Amino acid sequence: MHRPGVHFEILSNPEFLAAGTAVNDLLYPDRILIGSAPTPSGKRAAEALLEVYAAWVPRERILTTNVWSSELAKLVANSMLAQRISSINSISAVCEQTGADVDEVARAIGVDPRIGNKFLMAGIGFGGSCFKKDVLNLVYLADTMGLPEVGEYWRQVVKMNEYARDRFTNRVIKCLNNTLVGKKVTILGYAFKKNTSDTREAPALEMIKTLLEERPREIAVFDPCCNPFVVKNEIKALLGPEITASVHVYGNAYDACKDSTAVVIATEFDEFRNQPIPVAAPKPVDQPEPKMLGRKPNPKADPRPFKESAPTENDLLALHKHLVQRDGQTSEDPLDRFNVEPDCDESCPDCIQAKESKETGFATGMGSAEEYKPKERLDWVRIAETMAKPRWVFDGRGVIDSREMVKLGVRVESVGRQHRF
Ligand SMILES: NC(=O)c1ccc[n+]([C@@H]2O[C@H](COP(=O)([O-])OP(=O)(O)OC[C@H]3O[C@@H](n4cnc5c(N)ncnc54)[C@H](O)[C@@H]3O)[C@@H](O)[C@H]2O)c1
Ligand SMILES: O=c1ccn([C@@H]2O[C@H](COP(=O)(O)OP(=O)(O)O[C@H]3O[C@H](CO)[C@@H](O)[C@H](O)[C@H]3O)[C@@H](O)[C@H]2O)c(=O)[nH]1
Repeated sequence: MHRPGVHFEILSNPEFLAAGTAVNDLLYPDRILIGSAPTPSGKRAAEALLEVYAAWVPRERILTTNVWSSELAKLVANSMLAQRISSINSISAVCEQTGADVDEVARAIGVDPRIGNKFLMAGIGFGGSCFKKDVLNLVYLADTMGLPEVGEYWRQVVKMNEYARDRFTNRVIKCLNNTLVGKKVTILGYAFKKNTSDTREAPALEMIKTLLEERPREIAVFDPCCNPFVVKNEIKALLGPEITASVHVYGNAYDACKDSTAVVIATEFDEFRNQPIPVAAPKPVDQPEPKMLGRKPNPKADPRPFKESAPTENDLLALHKHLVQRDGQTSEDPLDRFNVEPDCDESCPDCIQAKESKETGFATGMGSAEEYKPKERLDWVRIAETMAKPRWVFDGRGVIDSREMVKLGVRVESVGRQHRF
């Protein structure tokens, strides 16, 4: 629409949600960032957007900055997180040479509050649609603004990420006597992180590509969240139909691992862990319920009594979060805001998969329409029994207790670790 003379402002309002926790991150953000021009009308525009967020976000969590600060903060937040992962992954290589254990190193440095303990899990590197893109965006900015040393510093974060993944893939090949000919190798986990079906920039794809160059009998893939049809089509589209003829995507882990010489864990799904599910410690009897921290609800705490005489929407959401943990409380929409989704058409891959799952009895977890529900852990005894000798598990995500696996006659290779637990 042409509206000559209408004044408008451009705001920057980057989103910090992560895949798999999007709704929670939206409802309870750590911060909201609004960048505007430093002019009176720019500030008025920022204030108008701030009012929208103030409906559910405490004001002290809404930061206003200039536009460049806001845009750059998004790139820097992702780049710093990615850099931590690359840093700990570089250290995992040193650990393997020296006999240090990367988890022990991470724990020891993470207790220093200046460093913190998050994003220090060593493995085959970060995937996802954001980290690589945003680091390279920062590199581009630095390079084009005449700051090549800055660009090179951040470029190294991406290089180290690729090194971590390729180093581990080459280890698989080396351990299998430098040849995969005639062997079946299973990839457990195809999504870029657990509890999502998002496969963008997932390290698994590049690993599969490298493994295929060694002409294995079969590459088997299983992911508890991804639809096998979608994964198969994606691999075919990205790597080409001929080279991927030996790739098979399964709807259950046991078929995927049967007759495999090597199982490679590429995503940190809890389902792949070989330790019992931790039992929650019983609540001490005479201790009061912990109070909520700010307005970010702690689902363990009952938010009642509410501060105001009438509960706010945030109070209701917090109460809902608390109550859904109990049996019989299954409402997904405590504020009655969601619209019913229209039915899918017949070609919907998730509906086809759901129908097949019912027929075969094998559920692969969620289709995109269903909320993710944690499932049982894999029965590694059953898997080990059906693997081909020598049985190998390559733990690219630090989810396996190698001591337990050795009892099953399985050799374990992990990233920078002696024993995981
Ligand atoms: N995925 C994340 O974790 C994440 C985190 C923070 C911010 N974001 C931002 O949120 C937005 C969505 O992220 P996503 O991961 O869902 O991306 P996505 O690529 O999965 O989805 C984007 C959707 O927008 C549609 N689209 C693109 N251009 C369009 C246009 N001109 N008109 C109408 N539709 C259009 C695409 O078809 C697609 O369905 C992006 O701007 C992204 O940068 C995503
Ligand atoms: O210690 C760790 C933590 C994560 N990862 C990997 O890092 C990747 C990214 O994980 P995560 O950051 O949880 O997922 P994203 O959904 O990509 O979220 C990031 O990217 C979003 C899009 O920009 C931002 O909004 C989020 O704040 C930011 O965390 C995944 O492959 C993880 O397996 C590790 O290898 N080690």
